[in-house]
Amino acid sequence: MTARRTRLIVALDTKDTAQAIRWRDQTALSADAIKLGLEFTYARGLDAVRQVADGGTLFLDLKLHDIPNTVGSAIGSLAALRPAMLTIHALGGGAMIAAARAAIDRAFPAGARPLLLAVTVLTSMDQDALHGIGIPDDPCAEVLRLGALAMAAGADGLVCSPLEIAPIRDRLGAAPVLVVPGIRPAGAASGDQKRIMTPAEASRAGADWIVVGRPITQAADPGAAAAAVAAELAG
Ligand SMILES: O=c1ccn([C@@H]2O[C@H](COP(=O)(O)O)[C@@H](O)[C@H]2O)c(=O)[nH]1
Repeated sequence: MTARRTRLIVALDTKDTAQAIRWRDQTALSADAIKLGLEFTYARGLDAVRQVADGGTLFLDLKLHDIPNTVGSAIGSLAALRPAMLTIHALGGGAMIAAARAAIDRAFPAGARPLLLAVTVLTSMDQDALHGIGIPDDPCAEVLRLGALAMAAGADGLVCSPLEIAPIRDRLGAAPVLVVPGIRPAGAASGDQKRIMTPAEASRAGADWIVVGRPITQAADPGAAAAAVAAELAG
């Protein structure tokens, strides 16, 4: 059996195209992919996303969540960017996820289809936050419930916190591609993230990809910070 290698996605969360390109270049030797999300895309638009991605591996994290027809049509509008991964919210439900699956299969050529990733429970949410929106389960139970629903509706993988990796593998096996934010190297500030682990812990737990933003981009030397995370994953 070949060991799974955990790969690093660097989240380029900024409104500034030049800054995003600088971080992309500073971390290029260590990162396997870049992530562009709501902050950058709303500020700069899809042409700038294409410019920053520059043909590299792009995780386009727009977390689509709307009625099935709208989500399917929106995915069609993203096809020209050729992302490697796209996100939707699992809370949109089975019909929305199935519409996203169908749109990917329709709008992207075979061999160039992005992974459809369902965001389960945001890594910034703890049990109190879930209770606050009327969900009685603890985060892990809710991730498992939404994860099973999303995979049954056609998702390729899940976005979850590192704490849920092992329970997902137990329940859903090796098939879901697990993309894992909520990563904090030892000593790094957690900020708004609630369900966290270090890169090495997430890798040992079985993450396929980890997503790291501020611990790299806000470091004095983003290139060195990315190299340190990559070294943890390799070690
Ligand atoms: O549940 C989720 C889903 C997505 N994210 C995104 O990952 C990065 C994490 O950035 P840090 O600076 O390392 O906290 C960010 O772009 C989020 O939008 C997430 O954190 N949790």
